[in-house]
Amino acid sequence: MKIQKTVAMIGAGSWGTALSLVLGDNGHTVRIWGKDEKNIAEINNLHQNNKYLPGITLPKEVVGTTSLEESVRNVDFIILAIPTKAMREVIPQLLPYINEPKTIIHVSKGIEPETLMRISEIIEEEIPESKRKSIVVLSGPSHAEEVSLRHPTTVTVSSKNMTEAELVQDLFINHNFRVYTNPDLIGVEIGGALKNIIAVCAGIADGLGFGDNAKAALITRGLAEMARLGTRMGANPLTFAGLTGIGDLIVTCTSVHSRNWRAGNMLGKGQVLDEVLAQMGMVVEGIRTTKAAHQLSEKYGVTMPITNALFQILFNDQDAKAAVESLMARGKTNEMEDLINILASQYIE
Ligand SMILES: NC(=O)c1ccc[n+]([C@@H]2O[C@H](COP(=O)([O-])OP(=O)(O)OC[C@H]3O[C@@H](n4cnc5c(N)ncnc54)[C@H](O)[C@@H]3O)[C@@H](O)[C@H]2O)c1
Ligand SMILES: O=P(O)(O)OC[C@H](O)CO
Repeated sequence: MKIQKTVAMIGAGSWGTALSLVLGDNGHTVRIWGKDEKNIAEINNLHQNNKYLPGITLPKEVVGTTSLEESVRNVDFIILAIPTKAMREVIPQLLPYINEPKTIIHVSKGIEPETLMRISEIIEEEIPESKRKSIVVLSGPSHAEEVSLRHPTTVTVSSKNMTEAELVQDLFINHNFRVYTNPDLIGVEIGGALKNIIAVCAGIADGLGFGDNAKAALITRGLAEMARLGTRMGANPLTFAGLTGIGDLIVTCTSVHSRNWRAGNMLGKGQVLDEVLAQMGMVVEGIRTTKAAHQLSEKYGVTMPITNALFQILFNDQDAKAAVESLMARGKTNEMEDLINILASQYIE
């Protein structure tokens, strides 16, 4: 029997809603905040969020509000389930209502292109120490659409404070939603963010009509460049073999649920970026993260050919087919040497 908690879920999009369902199933009270009054009224009157998760009925424990003050009043945990881009806009609006140190959980997957910060670093900057106990990230292979159907799902939580991470593990874990812990905060956040880039590429490859060989190449060599950058930033290379590395790459590169894959697929079929983003209506984190990762690869002197190819397609109007041709025409590489170099890289903990 779980001890019942009260949780503020900041963000009533797909992921905030699906995670609210998990917490509601566990008997916790969730006050889910969103700006859209119609959307919130629907959650309260029909127990549904049809814009983001059509046909799903939410537990009665999930209550919607458009008031940030009401959402965070006397809660045990505050969860940020908004796009990376919205963090610096929403957090300052929350601050006046955080009256004592809280555990802040974030479930987003991105890197800020302007500062090259991970999300926990943005939160550290935006929330004064007096208002936070710890920052915990929840990440891993998990599409909202399947979580809300209560299909088996596994995720990982990480934090600088692993006692707090274990509390978050207890908060979420149930027989459909298995939560692991991993102390490698950098690796968990970097894996979750960078896999979005590779998923956009996988969508482009499918849009161009390529097959499973190309997908397998993108997943495997994409993982190598994620690990190459991640380890240079201080991550443990083993994290990339786990749920927030290869696990999340598999789910995002192979699923029609993926917003990143879908955006890439439209690009591969010839649509232009602005048109694709307008059509999506949901966050595609891989686009801004490509900008960030491209800069990080230069900052750390790490070779990231797939990320670079996507950067050229997205921001320098390179033709997608020509980008694939240049990737395939690169100089020869010894795969084993590359993998050994990743393992021997800058892991410092
Ligand atoms: N959808 C998933 O399956 C899933 C799974 C794991 C992680 N994530 C991550 O969770 C984060 C949120 O993704 P999502 O899929 O829920 O996105 P979404 O587009 O479905 O919903 C985003 C929500 O944030 C709100 N929002 C956006 N900008 C805002 C702003 N400036 N101020 C206030 N509210 C704002 C939107 O109104 C919407 O309610 C992303 O970082 C994503 O990578 C998503
Ligand atoms: O739908 P996507 O591409 O944003 O991916 C969602 C999750 O990150 C999958 O784990």
